[in-house]
Amino acid sequence: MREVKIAPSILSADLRCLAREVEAVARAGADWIHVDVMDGHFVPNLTFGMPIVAALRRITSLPLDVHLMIEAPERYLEAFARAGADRLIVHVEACPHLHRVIQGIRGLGLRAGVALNPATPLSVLEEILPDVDQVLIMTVNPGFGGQAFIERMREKVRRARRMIDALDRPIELEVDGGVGPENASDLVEAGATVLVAGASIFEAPDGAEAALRRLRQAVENARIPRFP
Ligand SMILES: O=C(CO)[C@H](O)[C@H](O)COP(=O)(O)O
Ligand SMILES: [Fe+2]
Repeated sequence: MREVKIAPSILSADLRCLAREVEAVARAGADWIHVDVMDGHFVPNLTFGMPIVAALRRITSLPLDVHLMIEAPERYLEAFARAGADRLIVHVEACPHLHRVIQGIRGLGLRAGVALNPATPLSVLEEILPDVDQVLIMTVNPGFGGQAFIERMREKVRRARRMIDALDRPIELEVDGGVGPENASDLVEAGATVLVAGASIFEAPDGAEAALRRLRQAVENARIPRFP
């Protein structure tokens, strides 16, 4: 049975009390913390950098899943590693020398992931899949939290799962954008092993802990094929 991880995205957390927000989701059973780094070039928004990753590192022992929505990410790999990132995800659209970047991340001792925008075909994975630890399928256009899930991405996740299963090594399949209790079971059944959720957790009217437990329940309700 595949193990499914829930990764709350701090993009939607109340930054006035980030430590408390992270503690709440950790208490409710979060597996990873997802950090959205945006540069105002690759995506039309600016968010966090290394200092926030370093601060998170001091307040949690959960793995930090750092999603780099930046141009030329190779400039910052070492700095994010030093700040305490565990997993670094780069966009294929931002990396003409993707293999070199992935090798760079793994050379730093971190897990390396590749992210694909909704309009980027899965065929770009063909030559890089054997070298990555993680594939992130964007299920909204990157740049902002709280957007609506693009329904067609469910089928893309299913196809990505088939590509991964054809290889002989464990690769996480992460979905990011518009994920909540209403679509989590379907996504897990389609083959996702990591669910990123920002607004559905941190903006839930009954609080982040209750929201995370709802999401976990939805994951548990999924009918995951036993093999593989
Ligand atoms: O990468 C992202 C946006 O580019 C975020 O991780 C994603 O949007 C999560 O937020 P939400 O669950 O609110 O959609
Ligand atoms: Fe993200």
